[in-house]
Amino acid sequence: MKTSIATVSISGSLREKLAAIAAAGFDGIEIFENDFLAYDGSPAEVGRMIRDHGLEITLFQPFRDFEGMPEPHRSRAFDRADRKFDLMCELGTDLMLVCSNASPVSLGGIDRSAEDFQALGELAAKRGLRVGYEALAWGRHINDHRDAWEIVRRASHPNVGLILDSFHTLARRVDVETIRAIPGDRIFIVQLADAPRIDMDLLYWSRHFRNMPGEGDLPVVDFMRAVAATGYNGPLSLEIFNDQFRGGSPRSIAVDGHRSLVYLMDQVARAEPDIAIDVPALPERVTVSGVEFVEFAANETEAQELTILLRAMGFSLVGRHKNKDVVLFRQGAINIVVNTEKEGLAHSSYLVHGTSAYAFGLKVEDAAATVTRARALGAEPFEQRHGPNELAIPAIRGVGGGVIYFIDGKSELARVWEIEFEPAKDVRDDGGLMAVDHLAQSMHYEEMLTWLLFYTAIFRTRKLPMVDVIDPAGVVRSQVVESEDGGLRLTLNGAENRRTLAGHFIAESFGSGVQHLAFRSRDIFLTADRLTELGFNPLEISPNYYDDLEARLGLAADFTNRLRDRNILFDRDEHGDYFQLYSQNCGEGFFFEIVERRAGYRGYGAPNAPFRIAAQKRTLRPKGLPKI
Ligand SMILES: O=C(O)c1ccc(O)c(O)c1
Ligand SMILES: [Mg+2]
Repeated sequence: MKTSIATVSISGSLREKLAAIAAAGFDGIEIFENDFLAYDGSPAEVGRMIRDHGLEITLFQPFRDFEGMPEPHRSRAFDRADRKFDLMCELGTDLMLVCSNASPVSLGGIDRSAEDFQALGELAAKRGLRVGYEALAWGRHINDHRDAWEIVRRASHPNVGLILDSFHTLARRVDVETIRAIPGDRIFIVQLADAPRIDMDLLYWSRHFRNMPGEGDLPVVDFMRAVAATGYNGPLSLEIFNDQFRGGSPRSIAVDGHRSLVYLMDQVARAEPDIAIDVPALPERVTVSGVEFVEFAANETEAQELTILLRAMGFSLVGRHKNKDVVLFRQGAINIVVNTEKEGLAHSSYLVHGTSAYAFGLKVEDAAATVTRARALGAEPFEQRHGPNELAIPAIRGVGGGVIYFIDGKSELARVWEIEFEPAKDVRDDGGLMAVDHLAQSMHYEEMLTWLLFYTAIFRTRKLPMVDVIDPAGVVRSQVVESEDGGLRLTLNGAENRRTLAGHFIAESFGSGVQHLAFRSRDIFLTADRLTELGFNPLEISPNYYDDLEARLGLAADFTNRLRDRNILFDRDEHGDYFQLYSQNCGEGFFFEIVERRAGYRGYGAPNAPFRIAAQKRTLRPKGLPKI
């Protein structure tokens, strides 16, 4: 698989773009003419700089408004092409993209256009160059790859081929199966982009909202399966016009791009087992059966405050690490590790972010294979020195810099608690909490797609539609990533500004990460009552909320009273009921949530989020964990 990316897809100067693209592992770039024009070096220097980065120029583009022109426009178009061919020779690339004519002056006519391409092919052939024709979704006469292919076919010149771009085909909902009939060797390059499904003008949608395959809603896998069926084996080139990416981090956008191509082709290879596809073999997407543990990094004082809160939620201290300042709290299947070591990643994480849930462990079938897949998708492995009685737990770095560990039942890993921890004698309590229901991570809105792609590419998960959550200080966009059976449930919260609760957390804890942890209760009312006895101080919800709830869902007054008395929030979907109880904020906006799902409720209580956030903001304290 030969990977390529258009220079328009990422931000920075040409030099910065090249460095980021090369570091992410791409083989080539499409050079956008404007990137070259804005650079103050000669074409030969630019070509050399690109090759010095180990990259080839897969395409020079775009060449506009060429075919089907009346005179004198036609002659001028040929003169322009000739000049660009000179430039391409100096740059060192042999393929030019001609996009379908959008000019009101153009005449159309399939044979007229085919003749123009035949002549352009002749001109290109003299220099050993090739031209590819792409149908823009908003082309004046040609806006469908089937018509572009007909022109290429009639031009009947070996130096003239077709360029496919998933965006143009999918945006117009052209049947991708029509691609299967095109000979692969007549397709000169394939451009790939996804996009969120938004009903808007095609040109505006294309120029501002494209994103990496897998980040949007278009069936790019189906498009690529059809391309693979043609035998096409040339570069797969990302061409992503996106306002956010233009202002984003070149390095991280380039990494996302490479990851999106590996993931795309992995899906294509699995869906088309009979087609030989040149992709590296990697383990399948990983099924997560649950969250085995969550680990906090803290200093001693804050660890004590966290301990008080954990005990008030019914957790008991069950183990002390044999070699480290690390303790284990447990309740049901929930393991909470509190790490107060003075070295290692936990400590540096504490120094940077303060007390935080910097790591979590996921239960998978094969921990080593999980890391293999994640690495193939560009994730960074994480290894830390380990002493006697310590296991080398397979792990990777998450997007925000935290650690994701993997525990399987195949190996010693299943016995990690016995091997690494000494049992602790402690009163055993129980608040009726059974398991981790979900982890909520907060990040800047611009980073959301990076997190989304990371999780969906590595793990067998799906994304739910984005929900807007109204915070008194702005909108927070919330996106769920979950596995079919709920073994892994993540909510990603993208903050638009730092005055929202999520934005405050990111700003004050110096980075994105786990902002809240939700535990699943067997019976929320019993849990609430038991926790009150243990000294738990719930987040207080406005009485107005309960009046509305009763009216909105037609609830019985005594039921609403039971909710109100305990500060429990309630939601209902077509499957069942959902109950939520929140802790007060800890420090800079971290908090715990306790939920109960009844009769297969699928959601996350999104309708309640604005009221919960408003309550949290009323109590947001300047520093420290809550006093209970
Ligand atoms: O938006 C455009 O004009 C444009 C140009 C070249 C392309 O390859 C493309 O897909 C779009
Ligand atoms: Mg294109």
